[in-house]
Amino acid sequence: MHLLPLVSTEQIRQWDHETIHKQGVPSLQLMEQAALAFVRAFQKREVEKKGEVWVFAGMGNNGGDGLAIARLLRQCGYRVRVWILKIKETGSPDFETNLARWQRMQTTTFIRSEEDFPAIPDDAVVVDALFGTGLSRPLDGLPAALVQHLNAHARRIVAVDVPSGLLPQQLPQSDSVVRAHLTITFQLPKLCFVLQDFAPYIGEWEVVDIGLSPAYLPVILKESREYLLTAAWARNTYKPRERFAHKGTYGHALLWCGSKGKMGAAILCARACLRAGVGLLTVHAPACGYVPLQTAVPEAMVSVDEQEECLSSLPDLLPYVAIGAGPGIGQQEETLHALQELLVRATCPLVLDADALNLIAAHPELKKYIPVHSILTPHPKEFERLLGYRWQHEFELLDSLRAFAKQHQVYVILKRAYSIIACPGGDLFFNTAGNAGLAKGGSGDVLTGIITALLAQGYSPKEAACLGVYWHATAADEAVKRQALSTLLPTDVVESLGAVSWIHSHMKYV
Ligand SMILES: NC(=O)C1=CN([C@@H]2O[C@H](COP(=O)(O)OP(=O)(O)OC[C@H]3O[C@@H](n4cnc5c(N)ncnc54)[C@H](OP(=O)(O)O)[C@@H]3O)[C@@H](O)[C@H]2O)[C@@H](O)CC1
Ligand SMILES: [K+]
Repeated sequence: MHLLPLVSTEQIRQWDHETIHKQGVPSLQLMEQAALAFVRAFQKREVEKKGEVWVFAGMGNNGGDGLAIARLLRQCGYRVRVWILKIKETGSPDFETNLARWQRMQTTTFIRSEEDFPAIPDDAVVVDALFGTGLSRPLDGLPAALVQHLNAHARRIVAVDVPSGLLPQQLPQSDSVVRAHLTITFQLPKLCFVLQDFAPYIGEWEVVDIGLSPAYLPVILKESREYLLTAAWARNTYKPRERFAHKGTYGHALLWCGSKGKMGAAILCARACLRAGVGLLTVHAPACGYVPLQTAVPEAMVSVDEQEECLSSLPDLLPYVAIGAGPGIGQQEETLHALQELLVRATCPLVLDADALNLIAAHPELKKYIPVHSILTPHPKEFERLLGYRWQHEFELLDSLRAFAKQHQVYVILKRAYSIIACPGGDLFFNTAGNAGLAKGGSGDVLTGIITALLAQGYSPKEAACLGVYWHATAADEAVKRQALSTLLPTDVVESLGAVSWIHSHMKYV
């Protein structure tokens, strides 16, 4: 297990309610725990205490959190000022209690109109505690104007739980949502945190445990259809090498890739496949690839195509338990026919990438031949070609991914920052590991090699797709410790596959 569900605000409010009413934890105590967890995370990030911390609080429980945070930060030695957006006579009970506690230590300033908006010093860190998950409609009037004021003048904003004005189930309306630099959120990440349309508002984000009752977590897990991949999950899923293993234990994979001028893709893919643990590897490549492959990847066997420059045929498919196809193949007519034959004849799930996907997109009649539970690894443009239309926003993208995976009974990996894996049953897995160094030609070839290797070793297609994405991304994070983002090469990612920290507990023989 150890997957993190990505929740809706409704789910988290329900969990909050269960903890208070069924487990008997007073709401005020929960607020104190939330504030403490926030402050611990804040202290690690905002070490500098030169400037003041300006807390802007609403009058609901998010504002109550803000006041408790203000008090705890003051006790930690920060210089703190509090501003309260006064839009009603009395706030929530826990807000009022925390207001009284704060006012015993220091005064507050109330904002009743735009004239009360303060000029924010450059070195102040703003804590945004105006509205949290209780927001029921987009902001307007004075609250919206205050949000715009903060966005325009605050140099650094740290949001409590969610940026104020954000409705996590709706696309953000740009001018009345806080644009946080950091969001410290409670208990579980919200689905919108992994969606690109929300990124400018959420900034970096961190989840803190506020002590909601673990007894309710299974209910959340059961309801969820969206999950975040984690190191704990990867560690649990990874199968350690067995002491009495031999090369046959870990499968024989076939990579069907390369063409003149693109043999590098085949080489990267093959190297990644071997590093990711396959027992035996054969690369079927055009004749021009024979010498480069034998030289650059001596561990792999090479099956030579009849054509000199592009793929036009298949080897006997019987020996192979997993097949990766597409990197560097080009879109020649001969290759198209051979691809169709591959789709029809393969008896195991395929990993389909790059020009294999482009050929299928250009010849949609091929879709029906894709073996069930194959793994498709399009980047957004390739997925758009496969779909035949462009999604308007992220929620539509999620729907499209789910629908495509279900219709064709395949796994779709949408490759991007925060890659998404869509499963035929409707589940979505999100990966937030990795870095912009992966934005370079060859990265996708490496991913195809890793996933093919995992399939060959007996991982299920779902495990192979998710673990492959996570391993690729964390290897890039490892590799970038010795490189700059701009200098990172896919080769470095391959070389770092064995260095990722989550794998290390499994490095020894069992
Ligand atoms: N979940 C957890 O586990 C825990 C959650 N905690 C915290 O509680 C937060 C949720 O608190 P919450 O429910 O009190 O709601 P919150 O976001 O403060 O706002 C409500 C206020 O806003 C108002 N309002 C609404 N829409 C509006 C609009 N468009 N324009 C103007 N006003 C609007 C609304 O007024 P109403 O509409 O009801 O008249 C009400 O006064 C959560 O994010 C987290 O920080 C922790 O303390 C402990 C554990
Ligand atoms: K907030």
